[in-house]
Amino acid sequence: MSERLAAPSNNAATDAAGTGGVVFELRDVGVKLPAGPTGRDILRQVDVEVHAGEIIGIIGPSGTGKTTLLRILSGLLLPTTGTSTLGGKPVTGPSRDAVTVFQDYATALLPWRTVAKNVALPLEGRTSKAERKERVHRALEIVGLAERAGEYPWRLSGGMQQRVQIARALVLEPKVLLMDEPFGALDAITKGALHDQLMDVQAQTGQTIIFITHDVDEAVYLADRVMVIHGSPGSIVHEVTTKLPRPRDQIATRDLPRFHEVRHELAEVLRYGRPA
Ligand SMILES: Nc1ncnc2c1ncn2[C@@H]1O[C@H](COP(=O)(O)OP(=O)(O)OP(=O)(O)O)[C@@H](O)[C@H]1O
Repeated sequence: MSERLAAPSNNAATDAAGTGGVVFELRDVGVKLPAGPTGRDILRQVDVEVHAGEIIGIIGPSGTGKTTLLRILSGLLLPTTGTSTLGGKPVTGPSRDAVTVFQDYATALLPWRTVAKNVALPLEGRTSKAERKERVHRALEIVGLAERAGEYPWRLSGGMQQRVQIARALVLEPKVLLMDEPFGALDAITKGALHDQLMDVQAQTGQTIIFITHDVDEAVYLADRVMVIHGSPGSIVHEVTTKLPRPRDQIATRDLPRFHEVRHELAEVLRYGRPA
């Protein structure tokens, strides 16, 4: 079963992020790049509503504007038209409430700093040393790397390095984790392990997670809702609520008829730009 986007909420101004209310609300967002009269329309009429604690997957063909949408959500880019709010407040720039994890963990981590010092980086100058130590330890525990705190990132596997990057985002205790193809560079087994770890993190922290992927199976396995961006300019042409039970299981969940149904529906939309 599929459904269109939820109707606009009229209580976004009072629903704070993290209370089960609306976290992100994009209304009629359009983006032209580069900014100015020579710009090209990249996104058009994008309406998105994300609720606290949801895991949202974004998929779509290459160049349709997925990263651009994530940049709008992170506040790194402002919409040309329309509005974007986080926790009911207009997004005017990057915020510690919505932190991005990138695909390229190797260049995201500083090789001359230990794992703990990499994770501590966003807190430097902002907290006492004692608080920093405590928060870094907690973030590393959540991703299962507390015992590797004193090592250098280049001595860890790719999957572990990506977990360090996730810990560095978690240390800020953001309301939303934005992830741009976070597992794209990893092998299938490491990817599967990280999927489950990410869902454990989400179950522990209640965080809202919005991720981009090119992998339909990954989107269905992880997400509560999957949005498809298509076209040029890109817009959200379809949305599916996965309705798969949690906790998910790499074998049992992927064997469910519902998993296959959702995957089929998304594959059709990716091919035709709409359900066949
Ligand atoms: N700063 C910019 N100036 C001009 N055009 C840009 C800029 N950033 C992105 N674009 C264009 O916007 C379009 C969408 O790019 P975006 O990276 O958002 O797509 P995507 O769906 O994430 O692609 P992919 O799946 O290949 O990563 C592309 O055509 C790209 O060339």
